[in-house]
Amino acid sequence: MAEAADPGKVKVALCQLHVTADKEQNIATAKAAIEDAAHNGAKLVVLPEMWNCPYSNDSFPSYAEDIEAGPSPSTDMLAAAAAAAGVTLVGGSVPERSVGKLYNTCCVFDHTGKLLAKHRKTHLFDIDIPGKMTFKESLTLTPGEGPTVVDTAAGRLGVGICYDIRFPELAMLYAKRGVQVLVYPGAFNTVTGPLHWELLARARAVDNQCFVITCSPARNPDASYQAWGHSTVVGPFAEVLATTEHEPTTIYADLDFAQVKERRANLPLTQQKRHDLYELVDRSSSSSKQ
Ligand SMILES: O=C([O-])CC(=O)C(=O)O
Repeated sequence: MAEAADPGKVKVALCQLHVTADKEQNIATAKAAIEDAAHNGAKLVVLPEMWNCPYSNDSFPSYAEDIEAGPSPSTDMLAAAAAAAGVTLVGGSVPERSVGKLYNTCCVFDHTGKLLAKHRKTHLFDIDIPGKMTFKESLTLTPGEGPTVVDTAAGRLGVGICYDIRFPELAMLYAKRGVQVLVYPGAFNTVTGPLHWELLARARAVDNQCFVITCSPARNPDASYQAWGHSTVVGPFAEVLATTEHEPTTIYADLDFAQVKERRANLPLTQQKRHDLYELVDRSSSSSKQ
């Protein structure tokens, strides 16, 4: 893959949305947040995981949309909002129905509203911490089949969804393909979030010397799943550039892409790897548009 273009400086907005059981209201909330972010000068806008429905296996099937065949009110709104606002939009994720299966899917749009890529959550969130947090996405969802690298006006993005951030190999594979920004719409929870959320974002940043963006829904006290919130932007030296607590808000950061080059030059880890001792094997085909 050719080297990624340098987009200079890009203002990013992370919309930590209040998600309810009312899909229409969620769509209206997201639309308003995108407009607001663009109004405040953002050129890259990121939404959270499962922003159009409650995070629960009971909800995924009934809120799911067929993104390709339609009707898809959620992603149609995203395309229109990206075009109206003139922004690159990483549209968080929504439950996607496709050929009888359900996926947790993130759509990326350009500033004209064109769908550039679709990432389906590759590692499903199946965990069991007895008495604290048990969730099994695989009861309803199917994992995606590949990584997603997408060239946008706001840099080369590598997309993961939430639990995907726990797998360093995926991020390494993205870095190997020249990704400048790892973007993870996510919804950690009040059990795993406090210790792991920022740690994982900073770890992926320090390993791969790139920006890492994690965007969560706000915590809704009425929801069965209590999202951690704390949407965060991390720079290529693992520094936190912007973060927040768990209330609905939009946070902003200026991504200076020269920093990615600079940090990779300061610490030339890629050239210093001991390929005689170990190797990352990429078994996926090139960037996927599933
Ligand atoms: O929701 C997810 O996919 C991931 C999550 O909360 C965790 O890993 O703790």
